[in-house]
Amino acid sequence: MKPIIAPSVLAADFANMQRDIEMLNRSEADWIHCDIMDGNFVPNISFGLPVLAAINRYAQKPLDVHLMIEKPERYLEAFKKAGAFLISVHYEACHHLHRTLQEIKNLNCKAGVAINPHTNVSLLKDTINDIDLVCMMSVNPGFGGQSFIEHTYQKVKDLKQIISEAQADTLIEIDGGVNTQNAAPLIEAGADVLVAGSFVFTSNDPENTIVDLKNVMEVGSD
Ligand SMILES: O=C(CO)[C@H](O)[C@H](O)COP(=O)(O)O
Ligand SMILES: [Co+2]
Repeated sequence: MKPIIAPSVLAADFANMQRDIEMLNRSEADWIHCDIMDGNFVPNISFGLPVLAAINRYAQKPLDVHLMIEKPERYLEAFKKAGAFLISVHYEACHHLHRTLQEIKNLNCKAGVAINPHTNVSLLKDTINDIDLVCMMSVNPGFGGQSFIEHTYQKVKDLKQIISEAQADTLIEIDGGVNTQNAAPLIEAGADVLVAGSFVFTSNDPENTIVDLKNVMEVGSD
């Protein structure tokens, strides 16, 4: 499988969201990563359902929705209705993760589990066959533009081992501080999907930066 790039609109210009989504439609982006923050699970508030629905009106690519909210099970159906193709809930925010994953799948969405940097991948062993994607945080969630945590490489390798031992087809997504320096080694370590927010949107030519990222990701997958 070719590696997937999912630019995060957290770093887009919220006053020009239509323009930025149309740029992503033209670009080589595969998915559009949407960061939902509730000011409770994480110390920041981003945007919620009406904004996601507005993004969905223009987006021609699947919406990869990363819920950084407490008790995400309350809003799964609403996020599906607003356009989510994949919903990731945080391991740390779910009391009944297995049930929540089934609820996401029953909505015909792909089911993702996001894990904070402090969460050991071994905790996913008992649910790995029910998880379509693990969103591995390579920064502490809540803000864009932070530095990549180097320990992530080892976590990717450990998770890859768990996935292959379980003969699961779970994808590994890396979220936070991704750039053209770490993209190839992340793919080499076993990542399938890379999220990139500020690296794309603060560059002079975001569309071309997505091409640059895709090129180095393909080198990593050789
Ligand atoms: O989930 C997130 C933050 O909690 C974002 O997806 C992530 O930080 C991407 O932004 P950047 O590439 O700027 O680090
Ligand atoms: Co995210």
